Amino acid sequence: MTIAALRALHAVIGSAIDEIEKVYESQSSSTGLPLDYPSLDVPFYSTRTNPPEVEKSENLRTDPTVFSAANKIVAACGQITATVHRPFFSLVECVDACNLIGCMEFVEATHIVEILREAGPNGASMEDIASKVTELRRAKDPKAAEIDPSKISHVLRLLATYHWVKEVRPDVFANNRLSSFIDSGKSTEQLRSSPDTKYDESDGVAAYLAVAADEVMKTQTALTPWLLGGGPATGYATPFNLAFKTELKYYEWLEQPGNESRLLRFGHSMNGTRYWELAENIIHGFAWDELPKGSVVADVGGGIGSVSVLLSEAYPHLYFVVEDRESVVSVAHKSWGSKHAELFSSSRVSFHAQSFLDPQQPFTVPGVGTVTQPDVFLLRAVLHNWPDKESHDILVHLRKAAGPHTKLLVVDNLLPYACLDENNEISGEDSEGAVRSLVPDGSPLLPNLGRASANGYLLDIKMLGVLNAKERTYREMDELLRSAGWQISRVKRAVGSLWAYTTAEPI
Ligand SMILES: C[S@@+](CC[C@H](N)C(=O)[O-])C[C@H]1O[C@@H](n2cnc3c(N)ncnc32)[C@H](O)[C@@H]1O
Repeated sequence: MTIAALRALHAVIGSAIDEIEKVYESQSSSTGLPLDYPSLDVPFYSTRTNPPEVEKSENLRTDPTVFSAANKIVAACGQITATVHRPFFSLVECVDACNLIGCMEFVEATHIVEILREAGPNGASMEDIASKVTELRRAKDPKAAEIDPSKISHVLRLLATYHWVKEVRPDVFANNRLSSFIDSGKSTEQLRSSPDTKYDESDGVAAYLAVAADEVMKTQTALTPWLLGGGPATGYATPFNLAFKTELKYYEWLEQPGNESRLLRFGHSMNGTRYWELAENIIHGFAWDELPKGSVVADVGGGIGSVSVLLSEAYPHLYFVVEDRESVVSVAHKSWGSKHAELFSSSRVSFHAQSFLDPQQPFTVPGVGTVTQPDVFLLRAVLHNWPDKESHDILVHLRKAAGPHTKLLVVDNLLPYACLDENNEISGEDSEGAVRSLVPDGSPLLPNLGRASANGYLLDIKMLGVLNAKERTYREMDELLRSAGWQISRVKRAVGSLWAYTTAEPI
């Protein structure tokens, strides 16, 4: 009954739009601001000061009701498209996506978004874009070749077809909402005078695009040969190693001479990944307020402490010790400048060099003393970087250092199956771990919300390609934790994404 299914999907879209409209209407009347859902045609530059109604309309997109409704629309449209689009056209869109990636890479590398921002809503002609691109490129390399304006136009037209930019008149292009998202915020004057600092102080989205179009795309050309060759049996630990013919781990390779700009770019791209998940979700992802005053949280692989700083501001009764590699913790405090000085001077956030691949060593927190058994081990976006064996080793080290009351909080995606999971054993009291489905019974949507959840599954295969690692299903996470002496007691899922807060306790 395909027509009935199409109508059911269409109804999902209609009622999701109703839900979004209600939130915007009620917020309009309570704030007195004229709020509307942000338009695809209108750029939103986060680096600018925007009128209050624009900021509020933007922020409302992450309101849980709006976010969930938007996901239903994306899932339903993806499913309708898969149903009605000619299979060959769907195939072409999928397997010819490299053309799209190539065009996105070109637009980022030539700073066309920044050029179009300065051109304003009327846009810029292909000739004007081409001459500005040449001008910017020649500031760095006087011999840089000119680019044929009509080629630029063809590149932008494909992107306009995918709503990534707008063709306002034939061969004249302007930014829209999506292209403005990859704006670095730099003026073309800054890009001309200091071309290597494009990503500095940006939100990292442009850098994320560039890494994906370079290292990640090249890595995935080796995915199939690597898998067919038996994975590590090929003599290469990862598809990345096979593609780049190196034995170095990705992070080590980035540190090699010749890769300086890639290393810098990668660091910025990690900032961009905060759009995967709302970092603030972690504030409610665990019962932090139930921990006794003076409890110590070890933020394992915590980088420069972004999450610890966030949590310590929300929970002043806790101490956070950020553990990472020597090279990271030695610059961590400095990288905050004068920000959060009180947190560091009071030792509510401190740093400790510790490899998570080695046994955990006790550490000293001024005002608390020597800590051998922290109250919480926090592992955010760490296990998804490691294959099962190393993940097991990391968890065993933490288990050995755990006291009977120590809790482990793992923050990673938990991937649902793409079908109903009838075998959804619940391990904790209010576990949202192995969900039967992300959609209500009777919904025509794919149980994992299909296209709306694609992000998590794409990240999973990216982890496979670059690191032979993965995002895990609930069962995979459960099995991994048990193998290291931990038992899941609670899972809380983030609204609108597949990120989850998995609490475990020593078995
Ligand atoms: C994806 S980042 C996550 C950072 C942080 N937890 C967050 O959520 O923002 C992974 C972190 O693992 C750290 N790391 C990698 N190898 C490590 C090791 N052997 N010991 C400790 N930390 C390590 C990296 O330096 C990096 O900070």
